[in-house]
Amino acid sequence: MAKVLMVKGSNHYLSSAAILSPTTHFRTNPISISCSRIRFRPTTYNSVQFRAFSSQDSTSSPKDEVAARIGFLGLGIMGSPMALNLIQAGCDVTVWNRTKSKCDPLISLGAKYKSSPEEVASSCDVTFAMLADPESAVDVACGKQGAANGLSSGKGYVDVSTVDGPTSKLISTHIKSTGALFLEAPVSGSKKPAEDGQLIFLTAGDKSLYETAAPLLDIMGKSRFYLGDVGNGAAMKLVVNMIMGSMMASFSEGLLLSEKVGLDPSVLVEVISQGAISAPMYSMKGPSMVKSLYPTAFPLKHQQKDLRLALGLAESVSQPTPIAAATNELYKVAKSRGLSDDDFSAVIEALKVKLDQRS
Ligand SMILES: NC(=O)C1=CN([C@@H]2O[C@H](COP(=O)(O)OP(=O)(O)OC[C@H]3O[C@@H](n4cnc5c(N)ncnc54)[C@H](OP(=O)(O)O)[C@@H]3O)[C@@H](O)[C@H]2O)C=CC1
Ligand SMILES: O=CC(=O)O
Repeated sequence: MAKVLMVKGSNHYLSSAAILSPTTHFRTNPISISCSRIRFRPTTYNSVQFRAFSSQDSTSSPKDEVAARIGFLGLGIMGSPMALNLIQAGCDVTVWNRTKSKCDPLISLGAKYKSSPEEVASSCDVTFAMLADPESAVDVACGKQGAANGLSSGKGYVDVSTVDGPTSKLISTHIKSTGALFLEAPVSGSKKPAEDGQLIFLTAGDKSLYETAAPLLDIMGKSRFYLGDVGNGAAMKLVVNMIMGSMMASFSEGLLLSEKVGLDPSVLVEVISQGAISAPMYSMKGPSMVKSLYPTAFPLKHQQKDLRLALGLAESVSQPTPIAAATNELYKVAKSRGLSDDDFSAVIEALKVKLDQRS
């Protein structure tokens, strides 16, 4: 079915024709439902104990309403602005982070604080988790004082971390054994899209939780895909980031080669921006890469983690991915040179021949 949609651009709304699959949803305005108006009310529909709706929803019955309580676990580069957007939209947000000091700015803006994932989950209707990697995602969801201990029927857990499918399925099984619902929802889009509420959610799992959480996803993002069974969201995210990591490595080679043959790499960035291989990533990162500056938006260690997980995914279905394999080695070299916490564009440093390596 072809539909003309209003798709949100980075600074303005673009009118765009799109083929709308039944599982793809674009946000139709910046905050289509104000969070202060989101309520959860008991319902027996599909064993979900609550559903989100706007006070403008004609079917709402105020006497049954209770304010939605949203938990947020993991306040790093991505989690902090995502939680901030929920707070600024008027949501009742409770936060937790391993390093407590990262909670303080959000607490000063009205967030509540609990001292463990378990306490957050037990005091909230829907809890989001944005954690570094598979190990931390499992620990926060399933470990001692993990969120699962505070979950029960009627609650939901939405993991927006980038992990692999088997990890997501493990977390899902654990969460669902409590009676709660589970949605994996990794995001495409980096620090700035997180700040601007422009993320793309790649979701899979309990459809009723997807529908319940949709108004919240729409506050943090510009579009959302529902991809079916748990594991599909993780797989989509890993494929996207596998491509992104290789693109960045190839771009790095081009910048250095252009310079070696006497061209101005800044001009290369400009030439690329006008042609068919143009990508926002090159225009955004190129100018700072030329100056050997790598302000962190997407940490290099996370890009290498995603390549490693994507290679595991490819291995599981015997799909050759030689370019991703070579790219992964390059990011490993960059990590070994102490660049883990720099932006992933610092992978270019792994291609620079150091003076002491010349014969
Ligand atoms: N940055 C980006 O551009 C994007 C990142 N992602 C993905 O989102 C996730 C988060 O990324 P980002 O915010 O950049 O990462 P950060 O490294 O900034 O934040 C990681 C978060 O995980 C927490 N954490 C790490 N280890 C543990 C642990 N063992 N137990 C409990 N908490 C832990 C950190 O806590 P503490 O503060 O205590 O260290 C922090 O809250 C990753 O999976 C990443 O791949 C997805 C899209 C874009
Ligand atoms: O995972 C990183 C991103 O930019 O997306």
